[in-house]
Amino acid sequence: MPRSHALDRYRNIGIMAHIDAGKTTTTERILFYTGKSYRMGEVNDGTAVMDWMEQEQERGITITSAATTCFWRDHRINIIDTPGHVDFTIEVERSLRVLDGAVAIFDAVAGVEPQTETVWRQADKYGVPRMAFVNKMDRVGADFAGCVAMMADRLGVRPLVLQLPIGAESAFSGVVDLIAMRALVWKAETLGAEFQHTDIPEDLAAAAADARQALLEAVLDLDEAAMAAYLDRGEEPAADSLRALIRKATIAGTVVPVLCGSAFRNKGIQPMLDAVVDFLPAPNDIGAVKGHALAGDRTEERPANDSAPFAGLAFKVMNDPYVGTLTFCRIYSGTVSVGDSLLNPLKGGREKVGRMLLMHANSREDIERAHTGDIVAFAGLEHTATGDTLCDPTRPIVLERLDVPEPVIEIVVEPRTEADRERMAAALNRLGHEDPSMHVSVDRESGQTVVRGMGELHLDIIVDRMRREFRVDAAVGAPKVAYRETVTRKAEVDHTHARQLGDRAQFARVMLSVEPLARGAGFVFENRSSLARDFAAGAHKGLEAAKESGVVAGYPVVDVKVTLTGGDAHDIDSSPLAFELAARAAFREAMAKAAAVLLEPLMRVEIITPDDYMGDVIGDLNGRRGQITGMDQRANARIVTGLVPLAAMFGYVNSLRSMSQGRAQYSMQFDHYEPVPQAIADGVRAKVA
Ligand SMILES: Nc1nc2c(ncn2[C@@H]2O[C@H](COP(=O)(O)OP(=O)(O)OP(=O)(O)O)[C@@H](O)[C@H]2O)c(=O)[nH]1
Repeated sequence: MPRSHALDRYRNIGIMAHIDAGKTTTTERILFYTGKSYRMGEVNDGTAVMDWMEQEQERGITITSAATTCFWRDHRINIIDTPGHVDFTIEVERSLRVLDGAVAIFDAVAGVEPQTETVWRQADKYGVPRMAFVNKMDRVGADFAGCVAMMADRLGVRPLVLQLPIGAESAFSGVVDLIAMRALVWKAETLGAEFQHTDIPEDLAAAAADARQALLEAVLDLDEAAMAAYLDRGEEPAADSLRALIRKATIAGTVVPVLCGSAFRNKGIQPMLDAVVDFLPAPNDIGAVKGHALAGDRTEERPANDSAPFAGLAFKVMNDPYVGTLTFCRIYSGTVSVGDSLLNPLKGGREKVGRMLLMHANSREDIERAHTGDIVAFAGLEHTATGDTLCDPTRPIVLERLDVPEPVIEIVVEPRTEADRERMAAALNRLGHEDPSMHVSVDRESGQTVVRGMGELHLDIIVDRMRREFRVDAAVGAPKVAYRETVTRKAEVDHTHARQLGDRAQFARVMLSVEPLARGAGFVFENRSSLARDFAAGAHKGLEAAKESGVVAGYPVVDVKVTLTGGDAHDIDSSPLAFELAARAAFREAMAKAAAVLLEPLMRVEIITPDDYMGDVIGDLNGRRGQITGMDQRANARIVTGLVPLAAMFGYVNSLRSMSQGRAQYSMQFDHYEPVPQAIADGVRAKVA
């Protein structure tokens, strides 16, 4: 089966936006105008077709990225939905990892909002070329020019204004296209309403001429030959050449084309799709994908073409009620057919491609073969988790993995019945496969299941899905800070476990040392003893269990190296179990000797406040053990940035609201773990005890 479109006619794009800027509505409209969505879904009545999961529809926020294929001007556009809420960093990261370009949606009234900046910085990290769509031009207070100025100011980008709005607020009726110098006016607001090309309205003629001039200057600035032709002969580049120049600069990341419209009123979507085709990159514009060989640190590359060995990245695993496990994969090189066997190099296993699906917004199509640039869903893969590479078994490559953020908040979940307990274990196992930023552990002492995640909303969604999709009835505790424990100095212990159990004796002696490692190093074990292999393995098992709950307040132990330095065994009374028990006890003893401390997550907080409340905001942050790291002025607002312990940030949204009469806003992201001051640590310990 040949490919339907040449690779340069592919666009793999994401739509990114601050919550409520209109991402879902815009995506819906795109799917309608590209002809794949037969019935228009409205976010407001909860029938949006991109929102697959019930609770997404209820909350009206898009949580999971879904990849959808549609067609425009004989191009194949794959849309990877990208959530805008910081609690779903991992979702944003995994989308950014596999898309080639993005449309950023802004609310014309709110402009650049804090989370837009966060997502913008993440996109910078992945070098994703972007264009902007200033949405909600029909709203009272819509301010296109203000929004463009904010983009330059806050995001530090060079916005390239390609359209001017015609009319504002309820009179918004269309746009002036500054490349073709004509107007596009929508005669109706109904769905599917067509636009007409008209002359530029007289009252906009002067503004359009100025904006066109600014556009020309900005673009010509980027190309010497075109600039020379313009200066020497007064030749303005033809529309097509202008588009080609803009495309080059957009892909290079030097400019961000800006368009406007109102998704809700069905205005501006078709030209935006044109811009996706005209300005955002095709997979072959991005170049070869990089990875490394399975052994050693040799780098490997795969060019973006069908004849290269197959390489793809699984960027989302989800459970579908009809098809079972669906693994979304971006194909970077080569082709894959049903019946092929792929290698998951890190897991070491083979995966058989039994069924391959192409996802449209509300239908799926079984396909036999997929090509470079495609985004497909494999059905029924067994071992592959989010972030894994799949490749040609004869040409292994490991593509760069996603950054998985640290979970900083936790809840205890208690199943109500034995049957719930079983369902819950299955549910958490499956959800864990889908979402690498969720962690589950069982507290050894209390036997309680603890779920850790990125934020309150993240945990809410997990619990919600557990209840709905897996029918688990469970009591859920209040969210708490996910503390950690570590040691502050080296310590050595020599511990003997000797016990009489009935007529059997147990004996094991272990000698071990613990020492601190750098922040983020995790837990490292080394065996330097000459103990028999299964005894050392028993000790290792004991340590792995013991590290799950430290001696300060029972939190997981991190950034510690444990070395098994020696030990003793009896011919008859020793067993792996005896060594397991001995190592557990030895570890606890060593932790205490090594001056164990509690670590807490510090959050990077950014507050945008009118001048008047600046003093209160700073005073309040100080009261929350916050450390101010920066103060800035943007337009007429003040920006305060700081590091604040998560423990002091519960309920902040309400305090900030009352402090600023609802006018200040904030965003917050995990930064790093740091030791808790003694007095606070005593409080945490007292609560746990
Ligand atoms: N007036 C107006 N409202 C809009 C427009 N586009 C979207 N909305 C409304 O804004 C709200 C948020 O829109 P969504 O499309 O859900 O926004 P989103 O960015 O997908 O939001 P999340 O999924 O929560 O991240 C809804 O009530 C929409 O009806 C627009 O162009 N004009």
